[in-house]
Amino acid sequence: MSDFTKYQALGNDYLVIDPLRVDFTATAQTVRLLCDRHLGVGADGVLIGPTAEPRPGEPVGLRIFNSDGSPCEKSGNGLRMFALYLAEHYGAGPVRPEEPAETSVVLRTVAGDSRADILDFAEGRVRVEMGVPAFATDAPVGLTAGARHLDVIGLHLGNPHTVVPLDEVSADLARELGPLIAWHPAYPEGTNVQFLSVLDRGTIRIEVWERGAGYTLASGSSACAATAAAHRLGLVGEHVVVEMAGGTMEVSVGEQGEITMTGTAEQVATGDFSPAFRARLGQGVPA
Ligand SMILES: N[C@@H](CCC[C@H](N)C(=O)O)C(=O)O
Repeated sequence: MSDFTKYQALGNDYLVIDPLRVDFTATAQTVRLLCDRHLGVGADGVLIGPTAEPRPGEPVGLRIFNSDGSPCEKSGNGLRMFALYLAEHYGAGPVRPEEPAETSVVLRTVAGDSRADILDFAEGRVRVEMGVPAFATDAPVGLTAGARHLDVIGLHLGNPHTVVPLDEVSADLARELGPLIAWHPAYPEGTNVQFLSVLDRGTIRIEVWERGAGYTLASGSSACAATAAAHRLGLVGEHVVVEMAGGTMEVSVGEQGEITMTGTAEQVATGDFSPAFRARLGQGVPA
């Protein structure tokens, strides 16, 4: 059994560490070192799970960390990756990779339960029910970031998001304004930030600045938050393709406002920590 398994979803990458199979204590320090792209393995975050032996029909727990070592409540891409991890490593327990069309599992994070269905195991295509967003206000509110006065929409989808609708968006803009908004005094717990441009009623483009991870090529919960905000503003219909720097994802808004996302994820690598790195992680070297 490897120490870690690395996944990516549209360029948003996470390491899965399985506490049932690997002795690893997650702290802000160990997660930061693991995610460091120069000193560690490198990732936007870490998924620690399953937190208990998976049992058929029961939710499977996981803990999620950002690359800066902070814990986070939810990650849309992370949930898709973790559903694949369970299918690949626990097979016929909670999920059944031999019957991909029927493979499903309920994933439990501190944000609650999310049902994940593996629609196509070979393609890594997974659908996740992300819940109903809670909007902070009915209409956009003004926010000053640097020299810019912006109208933003705040919402919670298990984790916090702030959507900034604009005519055009770019990675440079996200890198410039993202950190100012993510840690703006208006958001004491920080926020993930989506710069949103509506291309037509079925397509949006977003650039993402993640709380705890910075600029990322894609974010599942961000895609859902931006779609929910655009839908609330009446700018898009119920089914939306979300374009991000790392690729596209589909997001749907249900009759009660419930958000469902569908997208791909893939395993990139498995690996073992060297004894020296394990010692630097402070985890001790296995005998
Ligand atoms: N990449 C994620 C979002 C991860 C959580 C976020 N950085 C937070 O602190 O809430 C996704 O795919 O949703």
